[in-house]
Amino acid sequence: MTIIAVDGPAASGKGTIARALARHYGLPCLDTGLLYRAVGLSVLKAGGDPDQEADALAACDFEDGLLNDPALRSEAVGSLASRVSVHPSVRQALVQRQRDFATRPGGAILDGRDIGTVIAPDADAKIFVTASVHVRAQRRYADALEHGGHPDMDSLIADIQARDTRDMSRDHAPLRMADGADLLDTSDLAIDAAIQRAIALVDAQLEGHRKV
Ligand SMILES: Nc1ncnc2c1ncn2[C@@H]1O[C@H](COP(=O)(O)OP(=O)(O)OP(=O)(O)O)[C@@H](O)[C@H]1O
Ligand SMILES: Nc1ccn([C@@H]2O[C@H](COP(=O)(O)O)[C@@H](O)[C@H]2O)c(=O)n1
Repeated sequence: MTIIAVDGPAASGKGTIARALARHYGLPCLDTGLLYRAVGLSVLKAGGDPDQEADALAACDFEDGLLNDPALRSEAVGSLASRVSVHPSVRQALVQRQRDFATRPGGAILDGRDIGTVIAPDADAKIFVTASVHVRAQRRYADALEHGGHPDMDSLIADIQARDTRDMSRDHAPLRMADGADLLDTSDLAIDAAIQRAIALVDAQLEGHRKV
């Protein structure tokens, strides 16, 4: 069983890298941010307050079908996800589902904020993907344009900075590089180059594990 943990801030490219690693190693992949996004969107639909722990906890009981809702992908839902994810009971409610996925018999790849630190601290390989705030905002800008939106660069930068601050400063499972993780800064790397670098880092970590 091989578990690969991919963590990093918003729009760093961790999902792109996790999916590419999943194809390369033939493993299933879980985007754990979608779980928090589903909770955020459910609170909104129920007319609750994402900053109230009881409202957010009640929303953890969402229907699985919600995970396929394209509305989850918006920046607004990303911010809601970041707000509900500060509540310890919300994090606890989502832990088992992630650990069950991580410990599938054949192994798995998970991407998120706390995979290498909390969900799978004993993962066989850990990557922390990052990129500068400006580069990440440019990626969101390009995404929005491609989907017919009218993005504003200053708002995107402000949203990303607010999300980074909230994700890194919360008391429970804050975003940080896990012990044993390799840093992969994709600021100056095209997607293919970032993927090749990630594969090289994971191969080296898996090789190191085998020697132990
Ligand atoms: N190295 C790269 N160079 C250029 N664009 C990239 C790179 N990596 C990813 N992208 C693009 O940036 C956007 C965000 O990437 P991705 O969704 O993988 O990030 P993420 O960290 O998973 O985001 P989030 O978790 O906040 O949803 C996508 O449009 C993706 O194609
Ligand atoms: N393991 C995780 C994954 C996500 N979050 C929170 O959800 C927000 C949205 O995540 P995306 O990866 O889809 O951008 C994110 O900003 C985090 O607040 C988390 O706490 N733990």
